[in-house]
Amino acid sequence: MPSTVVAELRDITIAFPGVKALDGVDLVLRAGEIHALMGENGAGKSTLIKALTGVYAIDSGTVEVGGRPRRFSGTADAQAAGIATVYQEVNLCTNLSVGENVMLGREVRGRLGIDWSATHRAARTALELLGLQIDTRTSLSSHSIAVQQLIAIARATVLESAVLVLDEPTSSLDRSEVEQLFAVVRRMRDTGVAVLFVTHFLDQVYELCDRITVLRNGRRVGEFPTAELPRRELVSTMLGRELARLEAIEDRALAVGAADSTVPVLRVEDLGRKGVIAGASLELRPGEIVGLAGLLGSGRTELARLLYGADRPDAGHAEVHGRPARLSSPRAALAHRIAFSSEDRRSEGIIPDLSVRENLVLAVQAQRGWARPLSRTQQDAIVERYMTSLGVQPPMPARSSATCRAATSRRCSWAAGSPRIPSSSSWTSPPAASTSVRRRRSSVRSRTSRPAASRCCSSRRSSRRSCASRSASTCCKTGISSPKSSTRRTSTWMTSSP
Ligand SMILES: Nc1ncnc2c1ncn2[C@@H]1O[C@H](COP(=O)(O)OP(=O)(O)OP(=O)(O)O)[C@@H](O)[C@H]1O
Repeated sequence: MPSTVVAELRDITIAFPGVKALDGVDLVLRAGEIHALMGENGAGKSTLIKALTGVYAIDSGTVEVGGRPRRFSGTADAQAAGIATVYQEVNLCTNLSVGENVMLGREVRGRLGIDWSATHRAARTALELLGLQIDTRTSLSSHSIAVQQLIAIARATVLESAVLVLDEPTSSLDRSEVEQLFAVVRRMRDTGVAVLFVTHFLDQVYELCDRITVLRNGRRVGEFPTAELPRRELVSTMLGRELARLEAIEDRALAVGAADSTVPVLRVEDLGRKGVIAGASLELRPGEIVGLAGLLGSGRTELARLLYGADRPDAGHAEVHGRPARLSSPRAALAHRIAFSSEDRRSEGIIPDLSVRENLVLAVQAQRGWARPLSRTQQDAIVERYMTSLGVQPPMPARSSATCRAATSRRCSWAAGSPRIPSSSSWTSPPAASTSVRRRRSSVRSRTSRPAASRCCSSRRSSRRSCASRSASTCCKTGISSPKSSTRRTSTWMTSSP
């Protein structure tokens, strides 16, 4: 028997300046089903979720929930219509207790106001129905992200939501936490809720979901029962490439992997660092992608940092192309053409007060040293190569070679191999740099020293007051966060990135 349609989006179109994020997309969510939304980066998944949850107004198309046409004016509107959302970063109140969060807006009222005992009892019941034994009087912040997500789902049951949207909920969970989340989601499904699950993990789709909608370049490619869409076909549908071509790529990779006679590009044996990671060994052959798997805290990041010399190994040895190599610093690793993309890319992978262009040429300039500045033509060639490989237009005007050269002074030199990747806090207190960088920084500072909110509202006194009074809130015009700590970074991006 076909399940009841709970929510239906038809012919949804949403455009941003210069890009049609969604172009006539359909999505149907049914009661008692877990529905996966799949697609490559930029396919339009987040935009579609935001259309469903009232974050974005749609340009055209229709949204029906419970058989009634809806035009959401905001997230509260969508929530009132029965749509609950659980994000990767939990959006509950960390300063309140578990019970208060579960029951927020649905507190049990007595003759003298809120009956807290009854409220906590109701919260406990909601949690227990999902198999969760949690003391409802403990603070939400005392629980892990995984538990907080489960609490957010319990809240959805209290709100009697008909649709539960899970947006990349498992990205920061370990395996046992994922199992616990899935058990709770299955219980929700069994009570008749329609679940929309967005993830990049194919295994999880095949483990949990009944149906899959695939998006590509803002369009719906199709809707498939999971059991009828083999994994390889799902990948080719997402990528828009023929299965045969993908298989040829896979065969080539397998052939390379099978050629055991190939000398590994990188081989480490018993590589370790006292108190951080015990000896780990691995081999990486040409053309291979090797995954490091393990639970949170098992040492994956630590091993990656040792391979790049970001932390100095104190045991084991390494070989590059069969020759002994000392990976004692990023400089040494880069000399062996080993690069590192950090887990925390925002604080370790880029330098936010430099432009996109400067960030791109930085490592090359730093390797050459300050005495051999890159010419504008060389910078252009580097930028074009990177941007083309990323499929992005190179938008940045050239900086003077002096700026680039100065940028590679102490503060940035780790990118090309100073002994340590600095902690994120060290970004905020730049050491002395050459005159051109100092001059530029002071101009950036003078443009950004006021909080973003007060800057944007400077022409309207009343708005300025209201913005400034909402510490840690969002500026009414620009949408920029106003707390002082974040202002400079955000604004610097705006002023220095063309
Ligand atoms: N606020 C925005 N302003 C301008 N363009 C946007 C905005 N949000 C999304 N886009 C663009 O719309 C397209 C779809 O983006 P969307 O974030 O929905 O994709 P996605 O499938 O969720 O990708 P990911 O898996 O990386 O989150 C992309 O080209 C993106 O650059």
